Amino acid sequence: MMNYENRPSVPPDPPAVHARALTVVRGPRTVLTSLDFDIPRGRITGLLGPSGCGKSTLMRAVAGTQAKVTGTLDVLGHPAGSAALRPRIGYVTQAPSVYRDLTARQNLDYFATVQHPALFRSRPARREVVDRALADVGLTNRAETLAGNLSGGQLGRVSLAAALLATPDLLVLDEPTVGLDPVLRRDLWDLFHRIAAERRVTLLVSSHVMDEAERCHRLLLMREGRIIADGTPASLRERTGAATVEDAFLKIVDAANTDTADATEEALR
Ligand SMILES: Nc1ncnc2c1ncn2[C@@H]1O[C@H](COP(=O)(O)OP(=O)(O)OP(=O)(O)O)[C@@H](O)[C@H]1O
Repeated sequence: MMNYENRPSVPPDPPAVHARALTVVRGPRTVLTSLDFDIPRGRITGLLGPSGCGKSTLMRAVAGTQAKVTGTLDVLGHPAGSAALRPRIGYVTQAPSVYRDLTARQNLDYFATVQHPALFRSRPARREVVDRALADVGLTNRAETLAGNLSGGQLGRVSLAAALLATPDLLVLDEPTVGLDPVLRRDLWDLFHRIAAERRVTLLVSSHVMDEAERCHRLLLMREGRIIADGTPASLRERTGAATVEDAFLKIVDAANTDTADATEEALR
């Protein structure tokens, strides 16, 4: 019989993202304050918190587009922003970057040509990858529509399709489901799970909608530029005795406020 106890231990994969004392200053403000976290590979990590808490800033730092970042921030084994990371990260911002005078297909054909010239040199190779990306995001029947005539949610999905062209190792998606109806939201989350499971892609997905938390493998809960909790949805619910992640978040916020009030009272004594 196989003795699993004596199998040589396999070292765990290094995290996709490793941050220590990560701090970001924007204008006169420190918007991320000394964050410590790891993002595991091949999993979906949700970045949740209220509007303005710093989710986009954290994603920009991971994608390497944020200035004034201090502390340690390693992405796929390289310092964030390294040139070597460029082809390995798909980053989709909240503002879709799509040419409105081109069709959805022409946009993707263009991005495949300019962003991955070595990968998709031949027209048939581009056609295949563009067809797959359009199908991934449920836009096959809108392929020949001018982007200017697509809805906001459809434009966002063209941007997402562009990020999926070259099968990145890390996908950073800033609020990808904003403005989508429940069916499309569910379909996109199914796609994220397929990408993580079948293509071994790591996903970092932000949302301020707490019901999306349950769809993530792990969560980073943020508030006012700090990470206030880090764990699986189940572990956060168990730890706080809450029925939902939203209630867990509220309990953690209340506990943090009480701690701060206690510390302030203590200091004033
Ligand atoms: N260019 C800037 N200069 C100074 N402060 C900024 C700048 N851009 C953003 N901020 C501030 O940084 C903080 C974090 O912003 P960020 O966009 O990262 O939050 P967020 O959690 O992504 O919000 P939302 O969910 O609304 O997109 C906010 O308080 C915002 O006002």
